[in-house]
Amino acid sequence: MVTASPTPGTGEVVERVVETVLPTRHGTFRMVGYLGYDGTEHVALSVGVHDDAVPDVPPLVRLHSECLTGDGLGSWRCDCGVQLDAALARIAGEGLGVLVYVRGHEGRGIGLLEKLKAYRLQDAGVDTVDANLALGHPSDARDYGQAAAILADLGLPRIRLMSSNPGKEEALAALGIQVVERTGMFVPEPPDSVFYLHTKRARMRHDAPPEASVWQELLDGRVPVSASSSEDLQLVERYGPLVAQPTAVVAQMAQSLDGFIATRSGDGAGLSGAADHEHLHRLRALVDAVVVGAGTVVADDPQLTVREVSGPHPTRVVLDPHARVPHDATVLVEATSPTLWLVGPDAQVPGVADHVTVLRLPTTDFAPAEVVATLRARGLGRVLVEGGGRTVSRFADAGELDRLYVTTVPVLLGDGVPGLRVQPASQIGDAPRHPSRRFVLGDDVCTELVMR
Ligand SMILES: Nc1nc2c(ncn2[C@@H]2O[C@H](COP(=O)(O)OP(=O)(O)OP(=O)(O)O)[C@@H](O)[C@H]2O)c(=O)[nH]1
Ligand SMILES: [Zn+2]
Repeated sequence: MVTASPTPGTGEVVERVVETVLPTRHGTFRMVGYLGYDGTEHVALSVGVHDDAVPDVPPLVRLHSECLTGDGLGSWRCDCGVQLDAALARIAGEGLGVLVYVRGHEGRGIGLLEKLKAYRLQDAGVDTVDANLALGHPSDARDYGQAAAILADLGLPRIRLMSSNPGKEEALAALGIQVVERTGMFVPEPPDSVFYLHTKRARMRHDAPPEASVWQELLDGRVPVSASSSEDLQLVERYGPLVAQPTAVVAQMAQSLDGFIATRSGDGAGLSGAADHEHLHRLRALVDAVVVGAGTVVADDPQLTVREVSGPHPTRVVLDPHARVPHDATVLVEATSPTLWLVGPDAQVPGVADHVTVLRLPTTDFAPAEVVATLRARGLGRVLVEGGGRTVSRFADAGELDRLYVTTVPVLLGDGVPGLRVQPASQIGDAPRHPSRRFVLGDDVCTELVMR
């Protein structure tokens, strides 16, 4: 049970002494200085917290325990400094919150020099809990009374706490502060802190970071070294090679067994099945830009966003030498993600929405290499060419594709909008044989060709 003793004679646990502002690299904070009944000095850095108004939503709060070595000296024995930075950045980003820098908490309340003695024991292999105990201290000697009194003084009886330590939440609740939500403070772990963080989780009830899902790791640009389920293994095998290529041009086409992407009337919706759809959305999520020809926008009015899986939307790129896509096309009016509208030198372009950038190319050829170079110059390294048949075929013929995924759907259309139509080979032996793999996607089969 945490207790707080009031200042003799005043009944106050802390006294508000001074108020100023603190400009930082994260933004400018209101800074209030407090004096505890025992002479301890604290500061509260806040954004969006005013004496005369109670915030509508409980603010983000970080009670940051003083750590000279981590916060001030850049120590890698603990994650305090990284957490301090992350908390200030998050508060500034939300525009509503407080970081109480709690003095007197150094070394989990045992003081700086005692913490250094604990470090010395840890150098010899003792863990952080046993080191405290060996020195005659509790594993955690912190008192939250003054921190709770500061929150009460700021008019914040209900808060969202940023902490991985359930003990902090319990201590605040016992002091009358209602924690409506607690979110772990997960930051990149400094290399020398691994054993310390492991001990906090194993022996001090600290939350462990959520295990990154295999898909999230791929989205973050890492190829997981292991996978625990067959679904995860499939994701690693399917998309790992692409993730390992930060600059790559890939294309995806779904076509009937006889090579069409739509019927004569242009009906192509629902050709391939749900698994192929999911595969397409995974590719979109993994690339920086998705490229389509103007014909595809005219025929299908696609959104080109990621909806079937989690992941960021790519930049949408429309190749439109004569600016013929309708001005109310989804990619031009819906600001879900940026759109690059590539047009020729003489194309008439109307005024566009903020999310649309018009890029004028010097000729109407739109050579694939020129398109790729234009995107690279804008930092769009991984590119998916998604349609239609002519656009994908031009990229293939130009030798600009690193990977080509062709999903064949077990249906015969007889005639219609052609899918892939590359330059003809006169002899079988002249047709390049690229390394290939196959994935079964429900009733459909996707063949991946490694083109270069
Ligand atoms: N006694 C002791 N204190 C330590 C050690 N390493 C860090 N500290 C102190 O621990 C305090 C921070 O506590 P942590 O356990 O890292 O985290 P927490 O504040 O409980 O939890 P979070 O809110 O998630 O950060 C700081 O005051 C540090 O000085 C150590 O090995 N021994
Ligand atoms: Zn620390």
